[in-house]
Amino acid sequence: MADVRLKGLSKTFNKRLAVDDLSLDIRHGEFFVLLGPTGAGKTTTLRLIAGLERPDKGSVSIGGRDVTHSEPAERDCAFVFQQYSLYPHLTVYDNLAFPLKSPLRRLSKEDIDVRVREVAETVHISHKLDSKATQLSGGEMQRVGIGRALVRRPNIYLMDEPLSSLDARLRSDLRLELKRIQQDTGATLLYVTHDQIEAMTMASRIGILENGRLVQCGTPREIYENPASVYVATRLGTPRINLLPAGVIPAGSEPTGTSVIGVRTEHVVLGDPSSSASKARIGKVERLGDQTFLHVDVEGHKLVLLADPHVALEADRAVGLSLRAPLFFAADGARIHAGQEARQ
Ligand SMILES: Nc1ncnc2c1ncn2[C@@H]1O[C@H](COP(=O)(O)OP(=O)(O)OP(=O)(O)O)[C@@H](O)[C@H]1O
Repeated sequence: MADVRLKGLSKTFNKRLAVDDLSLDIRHGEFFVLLGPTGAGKTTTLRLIAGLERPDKGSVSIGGRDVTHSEPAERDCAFVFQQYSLYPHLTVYDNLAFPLKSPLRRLSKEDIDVRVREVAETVHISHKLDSKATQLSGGEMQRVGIGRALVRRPNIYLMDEPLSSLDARLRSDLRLELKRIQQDTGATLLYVTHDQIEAMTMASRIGILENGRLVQCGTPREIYENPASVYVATRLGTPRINLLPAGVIPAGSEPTGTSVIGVRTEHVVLGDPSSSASKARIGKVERLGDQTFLHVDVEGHKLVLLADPHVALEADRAVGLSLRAPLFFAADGARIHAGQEARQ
């Protein structure tokens, strides 16, 4: 396993910067998630690391070796794609064994057998080793796809939204499995997604991409609690952070230059209308089964908050609303910390 170092990496397609001066260190044994919306440059970053694209500027090092101009095979990265790319006519066993059969590897049949069975165990597919790939469910196919990457023990695993084509239940099962596999094997893993739950649940660290630029890097908790901008704050959290113009609800000591206040559920205290900072009205109570969203109208603005499903809240009720340590942002979207002023 190896660490990965990207320095000033840029890539342009048709005069559009897909990756813009990206520098990043991924540590040995880390589960690093690149999170960003569609077109942010996630796949291009992975392809630059794998050697499937050449950068216009910058460098890529893997395990301390500059591989910017090396061929993909010399970089020894295993790629797992969104769509499982199995050989349909082969059995699960042969699909797993395939990457080990290269003459360059010079592995004996016995060694291959041990390795295939070990990996099959890791991805919980041992019971299907003799089935043809076409006889598997989507989740099983993706597990074989992941197994096929694991079997090689490469320098680094690159995963491009490998769970996005699966249904919700399978996605959540495989999220846990991937995290377990990564922890058990100590693999260095770079995973790209636009799914904040995948990022929050699996990442050791998250990097947030905006138009090809890496705008913040940190643990899931750091990114959630301490976003550097409105853009980053809106990437994580369900329901999404509420953004209110400054002054709508008294927020205590607003730093000079505050233009927008970011309000998540944990920043709100609902109480008696007479003893709260603002008067509000409950709009819709949206029950989603495992979560209840509370829509609250305050001074002509709507907030969506997470509610305790056990508390009886009915629509159209008047409530009081106060803020507790919300997030402050300047007009350009940059975060302003309490006690600090906006950059001019
Ligand atoms: N081969 C290419 N030729 C031209 N433009 C490309 C090519 N590959 C990517 N792009 C452009 O580069 C930008 C970044 O694309 P990229 O696929 O890296 O984004 P992404 O974050 O992975 O998005 P998604 O989540 O939709 O896969 C986009 O504007 C895309 O259209």
